[in-house]
Amino acid sequence: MDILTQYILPLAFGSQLESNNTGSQGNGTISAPASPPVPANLSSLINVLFSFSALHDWLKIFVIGGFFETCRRLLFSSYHKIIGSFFITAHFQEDDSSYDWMMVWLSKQVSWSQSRELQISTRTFGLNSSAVLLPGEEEDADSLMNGNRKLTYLPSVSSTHTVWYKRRWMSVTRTQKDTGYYGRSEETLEISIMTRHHRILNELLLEAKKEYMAAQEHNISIYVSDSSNSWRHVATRPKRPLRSIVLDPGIKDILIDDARDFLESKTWYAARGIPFRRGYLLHGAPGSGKTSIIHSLAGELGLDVYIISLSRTGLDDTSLSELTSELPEKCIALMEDIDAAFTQSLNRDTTEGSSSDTEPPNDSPVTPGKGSSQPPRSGSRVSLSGLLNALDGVGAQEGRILFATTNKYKSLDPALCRPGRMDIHVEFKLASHYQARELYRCFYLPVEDLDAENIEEKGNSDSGYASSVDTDTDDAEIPNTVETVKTIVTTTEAVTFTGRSHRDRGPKLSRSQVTKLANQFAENIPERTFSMASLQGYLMAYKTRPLDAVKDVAAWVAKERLSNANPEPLIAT
Ligand SMILES: Nc1ncnc2c1ncn2[C@@H]1O[C@H](COP(=O)(O)OP(=O)(O)OP(=O)(O)O)[C@@H](O)[C@H]1O
Repeated sequence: MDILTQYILPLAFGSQLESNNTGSQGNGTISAPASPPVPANLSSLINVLFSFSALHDWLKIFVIGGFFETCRRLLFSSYHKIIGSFFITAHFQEDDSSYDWMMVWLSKQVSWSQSRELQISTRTFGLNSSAVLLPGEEEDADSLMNGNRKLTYLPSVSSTHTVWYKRRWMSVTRTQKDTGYYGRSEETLEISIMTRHHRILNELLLEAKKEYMAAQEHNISIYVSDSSNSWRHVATRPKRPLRSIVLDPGIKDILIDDARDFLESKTWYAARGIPFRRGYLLHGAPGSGKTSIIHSLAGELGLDVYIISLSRTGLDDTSLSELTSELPEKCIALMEDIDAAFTQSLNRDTTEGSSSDTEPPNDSPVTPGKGSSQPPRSGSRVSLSGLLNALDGVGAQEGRILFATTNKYKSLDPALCRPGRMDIHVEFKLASHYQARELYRCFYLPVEDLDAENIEEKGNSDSGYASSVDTDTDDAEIPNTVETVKTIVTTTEAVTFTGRSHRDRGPKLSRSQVTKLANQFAENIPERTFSMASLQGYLMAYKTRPLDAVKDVAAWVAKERLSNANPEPLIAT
């Protein structure tokens, strides 16, 4: 109070008091201007504040304040510790698969439908459909509502929700924070279960994982590396049946048997000290099924696909090696167009070496590792030695299967192709008669198989047109002449066209009719001239017209040959 009256009040009102005093002296009196009181008061205030007795008071305030603050903190931390000792808390990061498992599990909990605050989302968390549909949505099978993206309930962000799990209280908190990277935000999920045993948490995790895997049974997951060099789930694709890929006899067997054998041989490799890795190099003509067979094998082996794009901006040797070391233990790592990373131009049709590169090294479809002495030209931030190290350096992941594809087999460095890096080399050639025939049979299923396929399709989403390739030889007479084709065409033309889907609208053909037409189609396709992709493109134009597909194929072949012989000049823009 003394300080207030003596120093602070004069400091605040000093000038006013001073002027009042001056005014009260009356008119006509000349007085010398009063000396300003503020500096005097201020300096005395500072003196008092820093005098010994004041410091003593300050000290007391600090000690007492500090004591209470420490008590408060101790109280809170022990409260949190005591409460925390009854809970187990698990954190899930958005870029980790376990986050997807938990989110799908959470979306399946019916308690959300009763919640008063929730997020409505069309996110699928790597599954092709939402885990839980909004009530009523599933009944709308034929309506416009039945789009690919279904609505589902999720716990809302930045608020805590409670769920009961096995009679245990559980709190769920979703938070979103800015990564500071191109405005991207990242989510974390925190689950606290009221239990003192990890058993409950483990049960929850396994349940979520199992449910997710069951929903994933008919799909494969595709991952790519993002700009921050971590693996990110980008797509889920339905498994493609292996039988829908038509290759020359034996090739599929070699690939699938070898890959299966590898996956089961971990101890064999460990006992011999051989790195547990396998590499396959698929090379040959564009559109011959290299990518498709990898997709199909991934489904067959139940592995996810991790795409390593060597020409991705920002990828260098260090980040490539980091990426490969972060691959999961069992997966397919896919490097498409492996030659492109080491050529100056990404254009596959550069004249240099293009003709010889697509030529096979020898006639065998499966050949030992062999490369040219032509050194790779650097046009990428990934160097050849960086790639070699990433493939089998000390940091390279064990258990992975590497698939690399190229259209320029001969331009690859021998070091890249050597066994240990690329153990099996498979050549994919242009379509043979056999492949053309089987492709036709894939397209036009005999009436006996259509019913089976319709049933299968209801439970399983097939990626392609094909679901069955019957390789059994048919005893029916095989037509050889154009005249015979005409007969088939005219005899089956009377068949009625019914149904809604293109398969239903097509004429109903018996197995022997399909075989005859397939043979005739194949005979009109010159051996090793067209890619399977181009044959598929041709047949796509005749989805419901198998007879016309055979009738018109000779004309199509002639036209294609002509346009291949006289390619249209590129118009510079
Ligand atoms: N052997 C095949 N059997 C069935 N379909 C095939 C076959 N080859 C190619 N196709 C079809 O052609 C299309 C392209 O095939 P894919 O991408 O697998 O060829 P690719 O050899 O990987 O071509 P690229 O070298 O240009 O990448 C796909 O839609 C696929 O269905």
